[in-house]
Amino acid sequence: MNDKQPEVVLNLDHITKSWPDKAEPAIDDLSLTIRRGRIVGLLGPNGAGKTTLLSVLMGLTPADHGTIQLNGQKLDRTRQALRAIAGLVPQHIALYPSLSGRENLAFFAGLLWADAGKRRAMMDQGAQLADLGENLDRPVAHYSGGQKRRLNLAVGLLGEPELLFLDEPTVGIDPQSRNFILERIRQLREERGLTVVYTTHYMEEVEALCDDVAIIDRGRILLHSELATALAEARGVGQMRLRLAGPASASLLAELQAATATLSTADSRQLDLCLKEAGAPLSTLLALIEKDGNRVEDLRYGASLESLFLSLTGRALRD
Ligand SMILES: Nc1ncnc2c1ncn2[C@@H]1O[C@H](COP(=O)(O)OP(=O)(O)OP(=O)(O)O)[C@@H](O)[C@H]1O
Repeated sequence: MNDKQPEVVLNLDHITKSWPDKAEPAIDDLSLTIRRGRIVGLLGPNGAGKTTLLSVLMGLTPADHGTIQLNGQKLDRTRQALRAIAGLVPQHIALYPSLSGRENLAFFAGLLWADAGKRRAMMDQGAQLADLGENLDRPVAHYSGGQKRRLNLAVGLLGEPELLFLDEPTVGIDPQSRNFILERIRQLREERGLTVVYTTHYMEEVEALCDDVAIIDRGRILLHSELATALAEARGVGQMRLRLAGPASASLLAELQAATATLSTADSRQLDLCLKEAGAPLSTLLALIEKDGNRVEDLRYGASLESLFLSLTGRALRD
């Protein structure tokens, strides 16, 4: 890692993206910073907008609004500067099934490196990382889900990225392969100082792997903090502190009071809520706040990451 480079690698500023024929935007005025050398878990249920966000970042689809800065420099719509230093491991396996693992590595390394020596070195590194043994020379069509995922990861690393985007890289694989992938990612960060954005809907992966967590739902970031902070705050079950952009109206306070067990206010903008046992989901509270023309600036929550997610979104992570 270059110490002279800014601490914030990526700065996403008010990104919005709608797909045609969809009533709601897939990404809704989303702002997020990614710090260098961190593994950031982007945690959200199916349809939350994780893949769309990575596609916008990599320039695979344009954003409707908003800007992205890489190392303090604004990116143009092609995202060329980002693509030059980033690797994407897509959610859907992007390999040629009729080619062997080795042939896939050779094909993708050939697209990236003109120098034959470098190409060979990167292929060897990829083969080592995927750890496929004799299967390396068998067609990918015969691989298990875990073997395909491992090769998919190795291909994503062939360009020696500084920044790695992983889109649900462990979906549908056995626990052993999952551990293998998590272990490799940890190792890459240790050895190369890689910055990783890891999308998942598995809470336990975030807890096991990530330094920071950003919870995404309906295209919005509901919480972004260091994992340790999120977990430490999770200890006082059912407690939530909201900081509003503007003073809460009397009618809003009454509605929030009705929706939660207790409500106290340090000042007209800071609200401490204790949820009822069954719990009004945070999405309900946010809707009340929005309806009142107000907005949440900051949110601290006390619960496990699992119940934290439930309360933030009103839904379970797993369908
Ligand atoms: N190419 C597309 N065309 C139209 N709508 C899309 C497209 N890609 C995603 N969407 C929609 O955008 C929303 C967000 O989807 P996205 O795939 O980004 O979420 P996700 O968090 O990655 O979910 P998953 O875990 O299921 O992949 C969904 O409503 C989805 O149907």
